[in-house]
Amino acid sequence: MTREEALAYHSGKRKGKLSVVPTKPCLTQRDLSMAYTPGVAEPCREIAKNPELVYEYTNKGNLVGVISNGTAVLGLGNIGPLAGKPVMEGKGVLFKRFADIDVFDIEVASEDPDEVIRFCQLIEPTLGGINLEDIKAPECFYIEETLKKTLSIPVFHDDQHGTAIISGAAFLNALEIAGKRIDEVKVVFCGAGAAGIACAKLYLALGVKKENLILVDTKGVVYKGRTEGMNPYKEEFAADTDARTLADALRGADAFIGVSGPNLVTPEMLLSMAENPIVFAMANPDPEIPYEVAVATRPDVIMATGRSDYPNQVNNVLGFPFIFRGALDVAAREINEEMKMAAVQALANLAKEDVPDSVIRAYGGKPIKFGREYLIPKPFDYRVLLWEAPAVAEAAIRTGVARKPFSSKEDYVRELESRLSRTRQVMHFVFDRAKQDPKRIVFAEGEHPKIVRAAKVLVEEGICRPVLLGKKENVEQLLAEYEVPREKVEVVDPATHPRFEEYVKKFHQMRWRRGVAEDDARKLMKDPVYFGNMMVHEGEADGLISGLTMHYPDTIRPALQIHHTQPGVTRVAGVYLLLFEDRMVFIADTTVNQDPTAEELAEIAFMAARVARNYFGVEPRVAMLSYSNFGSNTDERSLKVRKAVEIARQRWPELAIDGEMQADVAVEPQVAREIYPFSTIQGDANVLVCPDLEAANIAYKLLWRLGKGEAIGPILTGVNAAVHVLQRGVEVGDIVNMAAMCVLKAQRLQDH
Ligand SMILES: NC(=O)C1=CN([C@@H]2O[C@H](COP(=O)(O)OP(=O)(O)OC[C@H]3O[C@@H](n4cnc5c(N)ncnc54)[C@H](OP(=O)(O)O)[C@@H]3O)[C@@H](O)[C@H]2O)C=CC1
Ligand SMILES: CC(=O)C(=O)O
Ligand SMILES: [Mg+2]
Repeated sequence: MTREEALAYHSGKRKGKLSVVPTKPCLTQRDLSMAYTPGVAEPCREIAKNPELVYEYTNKGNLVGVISNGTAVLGLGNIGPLAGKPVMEGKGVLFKRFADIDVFDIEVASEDPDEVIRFCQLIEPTLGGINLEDIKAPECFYIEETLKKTLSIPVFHDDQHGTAIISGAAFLNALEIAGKRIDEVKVVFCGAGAAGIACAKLYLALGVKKENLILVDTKGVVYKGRTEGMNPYKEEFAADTDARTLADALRGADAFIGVSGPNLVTPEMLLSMAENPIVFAMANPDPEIPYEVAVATRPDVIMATGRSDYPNQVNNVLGFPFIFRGALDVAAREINEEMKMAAVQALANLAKEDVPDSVIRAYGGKPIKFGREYLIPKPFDYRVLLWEAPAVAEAAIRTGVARKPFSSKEDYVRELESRLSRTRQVMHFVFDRAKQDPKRIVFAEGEHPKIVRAAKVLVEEGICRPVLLGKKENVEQLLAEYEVPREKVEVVDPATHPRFEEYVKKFHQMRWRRGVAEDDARKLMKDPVYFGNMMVHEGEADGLISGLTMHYPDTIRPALQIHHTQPGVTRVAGVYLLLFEDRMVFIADTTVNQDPTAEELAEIAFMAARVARNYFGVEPRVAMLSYSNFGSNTDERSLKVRKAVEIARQRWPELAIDGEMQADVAVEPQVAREIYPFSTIQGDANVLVCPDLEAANIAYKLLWRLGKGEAIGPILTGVNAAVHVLQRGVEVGDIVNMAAMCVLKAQRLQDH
């Protein structure tokens, strides 16, 4: 990134990084009278009667003020409120991006702590919380302490506690990697300001001994008896030591915690530290020692910086969005020590969990595993929200500061998930039903790490009992590597399976009139997809998942040869579910039938409707799409679709279906109401059946990419067994989703 690029990023047509977006429609006269006068008077009257209702009728509960006077902006020093504004806007971006919290960045033109306090007190009605930012020490301590005492919304000085929490979590993990005990290590803090003092306090609470802790500032070591540049906050940590300089303090030290300024640690100082030295050089944007210099000087260093372009970004971005999310969601009156400690533990523990593919991809695709280069979760790891916010909220409830405690942590995590992804919200419906009666699902590609990682999630969630096909030693090795609970997974090697020959014979008998000799059958049965399908056929497993490393047709073919299609249908088809902010639609057939006949199209409509109802609990309303509306064209292609509607109505009279119709008539109520009032579908279609594969494929891809939808699928329907096919190369999460759907089908084959 160059200076020019950074400046261009902040400028552009729309200046800066934030904007205000209305959350209610304001298009019509009626909208206007609701958004503004006279309608707006109603919530005003309600809040006047009951102030708590401000959380119901305004955005207060999700609005944080990022407030700064610009006296300690990053490591740039006192550059003033105006120059600090890009940082405050940046914090707003992160609040929104990571935790869906809205922010007003508020820069205050005063260095007088009492004025800043008074200002915050006066704007309390606007805000759900206050994030103090980049206010220098020692004034920041007085400001925060006073506001905490006088306001009834959470107040949190990010540079103090955010930094302390994140570095505390990374410190616990670094000690584990260094093999050192917290009550024995010598820790040097460089910087005795907002971040330094707060880190020192938290490290003591974590178990560092006060006598093993030394603070250094611009005047050198903060020692007992020093008078120059002191304040009561530093005094508390004044050390009984002969060390006077940073170099003195670092000699033999186990850890360096830098929250001061650029380039203060020399290679010589680093060389004088104990073995496996922990170096958190967190000054921004330039650390106390450059990353490259540190790792070149000490190969055994356990190194972190505050920046995103090196391993181990120890930065308060991992804290403030999630801590406020948890605090706001339970309407916490404050953010107390227990809540901070809960955040430390959540982050430290999460770093030891398997990292999802989406996170690995966001960070360049290299494997990420707990160790020297991965002490702490990555900011783009969506799980940080799901771990940290609930931990904080739970601690708020436990300590009695939550005004709106949740009744179930599980439900709260779900609510958070739906903020992150509509797919997760929808899939929970599927997961819940799968868990009620988990089935044995065989995975043809059991030697693939993604399958093993999916198996881990599946057993931990109780969705199914995975049966992994593959060479025993290969699968066992992966199971051990990913720490999958071994007793909950079966491993089957087709080559040594006692029923292998029996399967060969049975398959031979199924296919001998299709030219399959016994030897051919034996060869095919060595293919785990054929073998897995036979296991399902023979009741040794309830369902099958395959396709991660194969072409789609190669995985469907064995399933059809062994299980055929379901009674009443002659085809299989693929259905995609597309999720938008306020709507979901199923599109078919996106994967199998190139140019279906009217009969086939009717079957596709029926099967897609069944997917909607039986997997996702959506009452299907089917639109049969074309480029004409109800006979406006009479060519072969329009007629085919119209005939399909007639067939479907005859065969499945209970199905809400109409057509042929154009896509806008299917999804836009106004068009249908005005021109086609007779139609069963009044712009409320949720199952869209396209006339052929080309149309379906183009439609779903355009909707997905341009409509900013999320996609689940393709969901295979029509096979007379619980068999589901993965798209090549999909992620662990997609495998888990498909396996859950497979369980549902195995539970009630006839319904899916
Ligand atoms: N990675 C992260 O998440 C975060 C990083 N930081 C970084 O920490 C640094 C300090 O921020 P903050 O605590 O808010 O600021 P403050 O102004 O409150 O404190 C700065 C401290 O650093 C000391 N200091 C400055 N220069 C030197 C030096 N050359 N040698 C020794 N000590 C020095 C100051 O000493 P004195 O007391 O003598 O003036 C003071 O104690 C910044 O670089 C900031 O970017 C801060 C928050 C989060
Ligand atoms: C990260 C941050 O808040 C700082 O450097 O000040
Ligand atoms: Mg800051």
